[in-house]
Amino acid sequence: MTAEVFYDDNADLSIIQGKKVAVLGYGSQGHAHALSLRDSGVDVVIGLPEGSKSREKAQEQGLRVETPADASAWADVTMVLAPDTAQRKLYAEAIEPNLTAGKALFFGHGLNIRYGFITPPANVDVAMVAPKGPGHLVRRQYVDGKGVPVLVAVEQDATGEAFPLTLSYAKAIGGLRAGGIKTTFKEETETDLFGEQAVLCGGASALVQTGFEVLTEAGYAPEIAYFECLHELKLIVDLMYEGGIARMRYSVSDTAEYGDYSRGPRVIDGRVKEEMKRILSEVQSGEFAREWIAEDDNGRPNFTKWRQEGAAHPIEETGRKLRGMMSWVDRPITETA
Ligand SMILES: NC(=O)C1=CN([C@@H]2O[C@H](COP(=O)(O)OP(=O)(O)OC[C@H]3O[C@@H](n4cnc5c(N)ncnc54)[C@H](OP(=O)(O)O)[C@@H]3O)[C@@H](O)[C@H]2O)C=CC1
Ligand SMILES: CC[C@](O)(C(C)=O)C(=O)O
Ligand SMILES: [Mg+2]
Ligand SMILES: [Mg+2]
Repeated sequence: MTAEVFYDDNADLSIIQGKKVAVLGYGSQGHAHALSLRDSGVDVVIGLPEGSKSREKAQEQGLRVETPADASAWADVTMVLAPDTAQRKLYAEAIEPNLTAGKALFFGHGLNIRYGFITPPANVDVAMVAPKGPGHLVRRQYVDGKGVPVLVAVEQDATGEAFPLTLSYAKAIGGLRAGGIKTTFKEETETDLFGEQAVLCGGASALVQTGFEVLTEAGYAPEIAYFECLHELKLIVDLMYEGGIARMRYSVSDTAEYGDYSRGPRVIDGRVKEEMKRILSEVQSGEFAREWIAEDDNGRPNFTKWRQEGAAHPIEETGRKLRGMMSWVDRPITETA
């Protein structure tokens, strides 16, 4: 089935400009949505718990900060951009008591709705604007006059106006400059979780680290292994981004292209595909979501251990040293793009 794609001309910015919007959370996505909404002429308030370390950042950037409950009580539209693991409690304590009929509850990712951790009342709109990119780049692209594509979905249309409102919000954060694809909470959640686990974050990190390990364990210089397996990957992916895999293959040597066809499928082989299918099944059944919420409820023991191990991988030290010599590479990820 062909996806329906919406661009700036298909959305009316004045709809969201006429609403009071609470953005709960001021991290990667929260700061990007809030600053771009504000720059698009929308009345925005940030909702953060007392003592949150994000409060100072939001205030420094000229935004009004309230508690999540006060921000939700004030708002017509509440966008939930707290961590997925915090949303269940945040909803029960601060949002639900203030979610009166006709208001709208927005999400940047569908996990809590898809797996039933949050069930809003029937008399409110429930919708999603989910950027297909990291929040810091969502803001950077908006500032640069570009945009990161978004997925837009309406789970519940109590007012009959939920979809135009969703498109209007998506336009205000720059998403419709690149395109907004209409989808469902189910499709966004399942494809997003699969993509980040198997390809974008999990698959890519494991591929890079393993390539680096194979070269350094064979005695090659870590600096060469870093350039070969990590730094140059961005340049290769840039070509795919601009013109597809065919454009990348046009630009690399015939030798590289022959190695690509003859060796690539030996690395990403049938076993890898079978494992990807198992990962997708765990996403679809809710097994992954239940495991992750339980890990968080339990104080994140595995997450913390794996984060420490990842940060201690030799590729990180090599990269830090080399990036220090490339002023244009280590562009800091800041809250102002
Ligand atoms: N990261 C990304 O680029 C993407 C994220 N998403 C989705 O966006 C949502 C937000 O993720 P992300 O931006 O990564 O989150 P981050 O971890 O970057 O930021 C979370 C923010 O929420 C605040 N926070 C923590 N607890 C609460 C609470 N109880 N009430 C209100 N605010 C709270 C944090 O404050 P403090 O400083 O105190 O910790 C921080 O400001 C998730 O649903 C995620 O799946 C979707 C697309 C991409
Ligand atoms: C790829 C990871 C992501 O899904 C994203 C930036 O789109 C996330 O959850 O952060
Ligand atoms: Mg994503
Ligand atoms: Mg995600």
